[in-house]
Amino acid sequence: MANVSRGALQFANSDREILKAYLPPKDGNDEIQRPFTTLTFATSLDSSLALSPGTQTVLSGPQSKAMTHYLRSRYDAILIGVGTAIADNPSLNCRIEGVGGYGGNGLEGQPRPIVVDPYLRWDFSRSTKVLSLADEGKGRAPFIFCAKEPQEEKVKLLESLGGKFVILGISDTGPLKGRLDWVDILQGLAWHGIKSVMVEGGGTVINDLLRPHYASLIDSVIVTIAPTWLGQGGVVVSPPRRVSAEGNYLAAARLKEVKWHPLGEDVVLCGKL
Ligand SMILES: NC(=O)C1=CN([C@@H]2O[C@H](COP(=O)(O)OP(=O)(O)OC[C@H]3O[C@@H](n4cnc5c(N)ncnc54)[C@H](O)[C@@H]3O)[C@@H](O)[C@H]2O)C=CC1
Ligand SMILES: Nc1nc(O)c(N)c(N[C@@H]2O[C@H](COP(=O)(O)O)[C@@H](O)[C@H]2O)n1
Repeated sequence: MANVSRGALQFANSDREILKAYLPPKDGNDEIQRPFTTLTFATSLDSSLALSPGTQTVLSGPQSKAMTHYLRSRYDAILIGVGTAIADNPSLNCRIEGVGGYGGNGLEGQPRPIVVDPYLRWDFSRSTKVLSLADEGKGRAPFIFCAKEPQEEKVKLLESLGGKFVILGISDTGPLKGRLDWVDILQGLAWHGIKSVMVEGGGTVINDLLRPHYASLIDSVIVTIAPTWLGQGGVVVSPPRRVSAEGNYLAAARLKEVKWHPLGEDVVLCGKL
């Protein structure tokens, strides 16, 4: 095939069409309180994201992987928890043919990686994948959302590549004790000019955001389901169930406006909360 950059992925126009209703508007409003937010991850038939918390597990086949990269080109930012940053050493860039670094101009189409790391557990260096890709002009350097003052040397490294630390207040009482509130995280993203964010994981982050308390923050959900059971002990997507006023158990969450779309051996499920 002519004019295709080495290693770049392709995602068919016909498959793009099915996702349209679940993606951020192309001409978003500048005056936003929070970004358009999509939860998107790959899961097994037993709702596992990975074989164990510290393990990266390939679930998506080639076509759904290309879909994830197409999604990455449609969002301003891609967010993960620090557990994923440590376990996966991910690239968090977009490798679709035609985006910046893969045949396109500058960094056009490359999302901003966001890592939620309140206590600065992620010990990154210039050779950490996401930073080295930023260095090579194949992705953006991350913004790290934290709750404590970072080391000067880490600030310098991150800022030299175009990234930054964003310090937010942490709750010291109530159900959010020791955690960052997602309302603050999303407002912080909007404040830093991010109008759309795709949240990839991991389990802790997705289970948190699927709680009814945060449903109004989520605009869409796009899940790749792979035809495999990972078995017990994995990182499972299973938010806490609800209890009615009468004390009966209720489903934690259910999608509406649902579409199922087969992609290779996987199926992609799109919906709204
Ligand atoms: N199949 C898939 O699509 C994906 C799979 N994964 C897998 O998930 C696993 C990692 O998942 P987890 O261990 O659950 O880690 P995680 O990536 O969800 O990160 C959890 C950590 O992030 C921080 N955090 C998240 N939300 C916070 C909040 N509101 N306030 C304060 N801190 C917060 C905390 O330090 C917490 O311990 C890895 O094995 C990875 O490979 C991750 C992303 C996508
Ligand atoms: N879509 C999807 N399918 C899988 O099978 C996965 N394991 C993941 N994981 C997520 O993608 C990140 C890795 O991205 P790079 O290829 O390194 O850019 C990983 O950290 C998870 O967030 N996703």
